Order: sequence, then structure tokens, then C-alpha cells
Amino acid sequence: MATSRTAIIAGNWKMNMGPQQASSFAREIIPALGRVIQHNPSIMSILCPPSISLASVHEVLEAMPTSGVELGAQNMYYEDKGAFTGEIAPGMVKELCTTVILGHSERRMYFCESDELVNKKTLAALAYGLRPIVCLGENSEQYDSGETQSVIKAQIQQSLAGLSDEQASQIVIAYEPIWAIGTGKAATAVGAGHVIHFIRHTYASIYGESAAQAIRILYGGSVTSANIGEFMVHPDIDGGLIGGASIKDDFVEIVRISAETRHP
Ligand SMILES: O=C[C@H](O)COP(=O)(O)O
Repeated sequence: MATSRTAIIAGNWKMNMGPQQASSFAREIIPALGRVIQHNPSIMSILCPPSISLASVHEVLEAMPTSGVELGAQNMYYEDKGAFTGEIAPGMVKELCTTVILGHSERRMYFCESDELVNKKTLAALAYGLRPIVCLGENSEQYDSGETQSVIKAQIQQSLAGLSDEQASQIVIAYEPIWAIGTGKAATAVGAGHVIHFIRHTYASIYGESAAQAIRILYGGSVTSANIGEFMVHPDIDGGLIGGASIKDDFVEIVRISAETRHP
């Protein structure tokens, strides 16, 4: 189906690049990203450095106001403020960012984040006018035993519960099969497209067809410039959440190829 959804290529730098390195990498890639985006309004790009490096990348973006590149955080807490040592609040993120990644499988795995917590964070992000990129995905055992759809359905029902009609059209979902993250074994575009189609269908059963058609659903897991084109031509896939390749020059190439191959 033809879509007017603006594609998103987001770079999740994970725990790489402190403020100085982030600033110098940002100065290197933002002008090149800006040139691609300015010629292709159907695509947007979001850089998500570690929280300690957000301010330094923000400073670079402020010096290049026409680039169109946006800034995102990799995580945040849901409370407004207070005694939550080590956490950052939605309002703090909002001062610098448009976007926040929530419920990444590494947060779920290493920091015991539940769907319930991801849901609280998602509602808080929306309340603050942030664009949440909510991550979903099955692990390799679940994939092997054919549980992908039931796992994904439960994650949607719990992580994305309680959205208002307006909020339901604003979120972004990233489908990231855990077995594909950082392994070099990306899902096939057909396989990812199939699950993403299921995500949209499940979402429609909760929030209606119009919201389901409005939201962007990205694929993530071992995406590089060598395979992004295959995902971007798929009609159900609205972009990518890029890990390892987002901290290399390859990221610019990924955005360029995405702009050229985005399905009509
Ligand atoms: O958030 C990004 C994903 O975890 C994908 O990471 P990757 O591109 O290194 O496989």
C-alpha cells in the first residue's frame, strides 16, 4: 500500500562515544546527513548518543540548524524528578531531544525492564511531547519455537497500553529480533516485513486502522549499507534502527540508500 509515512533512520550509538568523540563524529556526519535529508523530505534521521553525550551533539546540531537531523535519547525514567539516582527525566530529555528509544532488548535483558515499565515510560514520553521509539522483538529460542507472534502480541498489548487516540498515531515501533542484533545475521526483508505487517494488524485491533496506518514501524538488527535497500523497498517497513553501523561513516550511506530506495 502506498504511504505518506516519513521514513526514519535512527542511529542507536549504544554505550559508545563520550562527549568529545561524539561531538567530533557528529561534526563529521551531520553535514552529509543534512545534504541527503534536504533532498529527500520523505526521510528523517535521528542520532541517539549516550545520555552523557547528548549535550555535545546538541551543540553541533545547533550550529547546523538546517540539517534536519534530530536528536534522541536511548532511555529515560518516567518520573518527573526526584530521588532516582542515575536516571534522567522526560523533561530533561525534552530540553535537548525530539525522540527517545524505549524498551530496547538490551534494557529489557540487562536492566530487567518489564513491559509494564516500558509502558510507563512510553506514556511519560508522550505526555512530554517526545517521540517514543518502542522496541519489540523475540529471542532466538522463541523464534525457533514459533512463538514470535505471541511474544510480539503480548509486548504490544502491555508496552503500548492506555494510549489516547491522538497518542496512538504518534508512536514509532522498532521490531528488533534479538537474534539479529549485533550478530551479523539480519532477518530477511520478507521475514521482517511479515512480522511488521503482523504488528500493524495487531495494533489496528487495539487502536483502529487509521492509527495503525499512521505509525512508523522500523526494522533493527544487523542493518548495514549492504542490506538496508532490501528493507526499504518493503511496503510494510518504514525505516531502520541501526546499532553498530550507526557509529561509522556507513550510517550516511545507509540514510542515502534509504532515501533512494524507499518504497513509493
Ligand atoms: O538499536 C539497534 C539495534 O539493537 C541493532 O543493533 P545492530 O545494528 O548493531 O545489530
